[in-house]
Amino acid sequence: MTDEKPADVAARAVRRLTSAILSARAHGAVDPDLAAEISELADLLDAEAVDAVDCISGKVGTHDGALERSPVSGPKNPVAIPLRFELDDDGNASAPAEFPAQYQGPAGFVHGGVSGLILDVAMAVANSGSNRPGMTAEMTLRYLRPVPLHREVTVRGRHLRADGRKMWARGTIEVDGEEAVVCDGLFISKELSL
Ligand SMILES: CCCCCCCCCCCC(=O)SCCNC(=O)CCNC(=O)[C@H](O)C(C)(C)COP(=O)(O)OP(=O)(O)OC[C@H]1O[C@@H](n2cnc3c(N)ncnc32)[C@H](O)[C@@H]1OP(=O)(O)O
Repeated sequence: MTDEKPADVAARAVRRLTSAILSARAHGAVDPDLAAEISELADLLDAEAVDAVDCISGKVGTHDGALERSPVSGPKNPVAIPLRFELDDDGNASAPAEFPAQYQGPAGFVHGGVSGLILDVAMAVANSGSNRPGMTAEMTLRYLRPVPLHREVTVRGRHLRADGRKMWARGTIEVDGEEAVVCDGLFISKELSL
């Protein structure tokens, strides 16, 4: 028996579906009956969905619930890998990551925008781990080498310093221990009302 929640199980299945639809063997060609079956399942779930605005405004669930729906680390979000960040004693965040086909940019490699998305969250997690949560104001990305799909890489986030409401952080994606993408971010602390 697993204690995995049904929504997490469903999200994981949708991730696999997405990857399978895009897989080289399928070449994008899906059996029409199967496609109809998948659409029917989507209709069924859609009929059960609560109002989308309530969902994102936090009326449904909690802030923790919002993290569970994160497009990077949310187990309930089929778009997420999902990454599981760990914090060390200094508040540095790290997570292993293996990107499947749906994150492809250049053939065989991760899309640069996806790397930016991942690093934004890695830095945000590190800022939060240092008790300095904030909103992203600016990000500068340097792409040093391509990040391969289907291979384990390491994502890191580090809070660097703070000055008043401003915080600086750095995020990296490492391939075989070498920096492939480096992101410098400026974050601004802000009270958010949902
Ligand atoms: C385990 C837990 C995990 C937790 C994990 C959580 C993960 C999810 C989080 C992911 C992160 C995101 O995606 S966040 C979403 C993406 N970001 C956003 O939507 C932000 C949208 N922008 C804004 O809301 C706003 O522009 C802010 C908050 C950035 C700043 O507006 P403000 O609050 O009015 O502040 P303002 O007075 O203008 O500026 C304050 C100071 O910052 C400076 N400043 C402001 N913006 C900039 C800028 N772009 N570049 C340089 N400097 C800037 C100003 O010059 C000023 O400096 P001085 O004059 O004082 O020197």
